[in-house]
Amino acid sequence: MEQTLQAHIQLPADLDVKYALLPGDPARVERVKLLLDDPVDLAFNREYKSVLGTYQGMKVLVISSGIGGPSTAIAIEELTRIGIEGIIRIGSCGSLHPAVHLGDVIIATAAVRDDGASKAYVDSAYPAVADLDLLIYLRSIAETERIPHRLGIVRSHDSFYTAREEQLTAYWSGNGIIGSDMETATLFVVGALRGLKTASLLNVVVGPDEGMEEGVRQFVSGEAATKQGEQNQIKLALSAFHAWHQAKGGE
Ligand SMILES: O=P(O)(O)O[C@H]1O[C@H](CO)[C@@H](O)[C@H]1O
Ligand SMILES: O=c1cc[nH]c(=O)[nH]1
Repeated sequence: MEQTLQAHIQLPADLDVKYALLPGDPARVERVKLLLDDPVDLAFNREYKSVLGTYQGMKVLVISSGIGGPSTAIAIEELTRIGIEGIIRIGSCGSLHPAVHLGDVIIATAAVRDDGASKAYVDSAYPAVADLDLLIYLRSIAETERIPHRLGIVRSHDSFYTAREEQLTAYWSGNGIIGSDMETATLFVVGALRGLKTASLLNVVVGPDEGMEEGVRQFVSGEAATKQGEQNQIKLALSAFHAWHQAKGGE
């Protein structure tokens, strides 16, 4: 009998895969693909491009979320329905901290919920936090592999071009927030509500004293430090999933 596909991600429920990497950009899926064994293209519907492969014998799915909370929440819901148990976002972000530089990987411990999607699910008093087991694996691997990184709280936002962006960045930076992206808060909240383990690794593509627009433009054109940061975040995410997989006895 033909398998019913999830409405948006267009994937069936019999892939038998538990771990998903979630970049925002569909183009990043292609770059993850180069690091996997036996990659197979699955689907590309709207912003959701997916590839299935293996990493050190462990099956892993890569699927893009598109930009922002709503499309991310849809991806999380449909991934849960096909049996995914852990999601690590491999995103890009801006630095809000003077010592967090281009190409550093932020390991988000929690996120300020300035997104709209997570509020559609649950009261804002509910925290947006990463899974502790994944955080422990990620920190240990980043240290061992000497990947430039920093753990801390990020802010997820819904706007990019309002007149208040600089003011908002200064406010949150002044309150100890180290980076900003657009999906981490949604991932942490919706993932927790659905019983998933989630983490978010953010490659810094906008430096602490740089404008958002210019940083993102440089990243897209292949700036060297941010290219390396992307490789680092992908390898870190794959290694953390592998460590978790091994801890479960390879099941
Ligand atoms: O590079 P990705 O993963 O899309 O992440 C960041 O880039 C986009 C904005 O340029 C937003 O999605 C933001 O969170
Ligand atoms: O502040 C920033 C910079 C890059 N990307 C984002 O989503 N936010």
